[in-house]
Amino acid sequence: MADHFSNHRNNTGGNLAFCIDIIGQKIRSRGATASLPPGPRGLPIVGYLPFLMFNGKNIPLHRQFTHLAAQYGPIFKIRVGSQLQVVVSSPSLAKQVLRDNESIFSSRDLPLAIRVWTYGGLDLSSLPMSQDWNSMRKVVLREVLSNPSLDRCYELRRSVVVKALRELVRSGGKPVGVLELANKMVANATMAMTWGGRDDDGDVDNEEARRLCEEVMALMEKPNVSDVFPLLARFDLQGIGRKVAEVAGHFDRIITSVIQKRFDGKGSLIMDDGREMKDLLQVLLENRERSGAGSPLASITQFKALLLDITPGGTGMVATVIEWAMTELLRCDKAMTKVKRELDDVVRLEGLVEDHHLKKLDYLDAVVKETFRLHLTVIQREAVQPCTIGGYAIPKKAKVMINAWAIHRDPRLWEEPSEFRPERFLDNGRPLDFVGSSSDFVYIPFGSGRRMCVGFNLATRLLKYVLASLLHSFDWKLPAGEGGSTVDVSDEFTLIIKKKKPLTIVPTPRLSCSDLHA
Ligand code: HEM
Repeated sequence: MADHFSNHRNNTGGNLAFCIDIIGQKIRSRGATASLPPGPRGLPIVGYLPFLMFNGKNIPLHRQFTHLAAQYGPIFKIRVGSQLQVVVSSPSLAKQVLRDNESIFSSRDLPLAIRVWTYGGLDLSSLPMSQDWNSMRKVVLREVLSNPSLDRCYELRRSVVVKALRELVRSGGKPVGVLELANKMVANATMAMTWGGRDDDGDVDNEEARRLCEEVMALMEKPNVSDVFPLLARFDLQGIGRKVAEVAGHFDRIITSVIQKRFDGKGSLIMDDGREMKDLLQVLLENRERSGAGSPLASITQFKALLLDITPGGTGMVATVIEWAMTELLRCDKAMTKVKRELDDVVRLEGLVEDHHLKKLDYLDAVVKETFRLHLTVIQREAVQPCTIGGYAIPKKAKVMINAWAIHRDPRLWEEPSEFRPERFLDNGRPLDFVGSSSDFVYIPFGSGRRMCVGFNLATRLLKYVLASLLHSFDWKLPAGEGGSTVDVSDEFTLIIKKKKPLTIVPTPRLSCSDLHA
């Protein structure tokens, strides 16, 4: 079976299109002054906004961008309110943005809701590239979210996941909303790892913290007029900034009290079976203490902003991908059978999935990668100075969007791109990892370069652990009357690409081990 990579290289039509694209870029770059990329005309003041919002067919943004790219080419511009947006949809242009000019596209446009939530844009994702950003990123990558650190807090996430599995057993085969379940498992596991809190006996009211995170995510997903007309931001016409500030105030009280308890020596490390487990907060605090006053984390507000990158961070994204993976597996019997057979071989029916099994689950890994390929989103950067991309001028402050969704479904790059075929990640002489540059920017689920996602390690480990646990512990069926091919796959664009209609399925326990029936 041809893999996507050799397909990418052998596809003559695709290569021809790329050559034409590159020759075009070269010719344009010889011109004296580069012009702005082509693009549809909009209306005065509002630009192209009404066409994006009220197109009569409710087409989500990533799909509209893909249609526009078919018309105007792999780089086009649109004006949305007072903002110039440039959308790129080819690996070579993604490389120019994410790698060749990474110091120019090193910033992100900050929507009002995110600015308010992150103490004015102090978290890693919002900060411009700077010495402080660099030091914090290193701490997060090398210490907080490194593999050894995630190993040390395994028991914390395990206890949450096992508890949720037991609750599902007790629920006696009632239909379950997968996104809701995954959100709860992922958010509780992330909070447990971050500050050791547990639903029942922890230092923190995790239920309340989770509710607040969901509330703020819902506010962030709302289109906000302040973001397309920054001059209007101070009036906060829809009241989104005010509502986020309220939720942020409650959440701030929770994390301030967690941190204060640690400073006071209370609520410290979790001891279990005589073993010491370090949660991620403890790792951060130890680093802060070691680095002293010179550390960017010396400021308590900065410290709290960094915590927000982890909890809630990308937890919503992880849960959404779990829902997509379940959806695809229910639509594809062959893949479902294969993934379950692998789980039976590696984990065996006597026990639950454990962290150490994950490395041996190659097919599950391919299922996750294929789900990322099909259902991921748009990567957003901002130009901090003018530059040229693909031979076109990109002005300072232009918002550049890389339509990863379109690249991941480009028929010139992927064989039968709309098909869910995890095998494409296995039949490959050179398996793709999650780092965009190693795939020539054909596959970029976590972005690339110095601003690539710092949470990819946590995200992939947690995602695989929760998904494998759900698949191994239960058989999942659609409610009576629904067949696999009828599962709805329509999507919508919010901050991420979500399933439009939530997936509801019925679990039947398949393991008899005591862990599940305790
Ligand atoms: C399925 C899960 C996830 C996906 C698909 C994802 C994807 C991404 C993408 C595409 C970017 C932008 C990269 C770029 O601009 O090149 C990003 C940035 C980021 N992600 Fe994730 N992410 C996920 C989970 C997480 C988690 C769990 C965390 C936290 C623990 C996290 C923390 C961050 C941070 C802090 C940044 C900004 C990094 C910087 O600018 O230096 N993400 N993520």
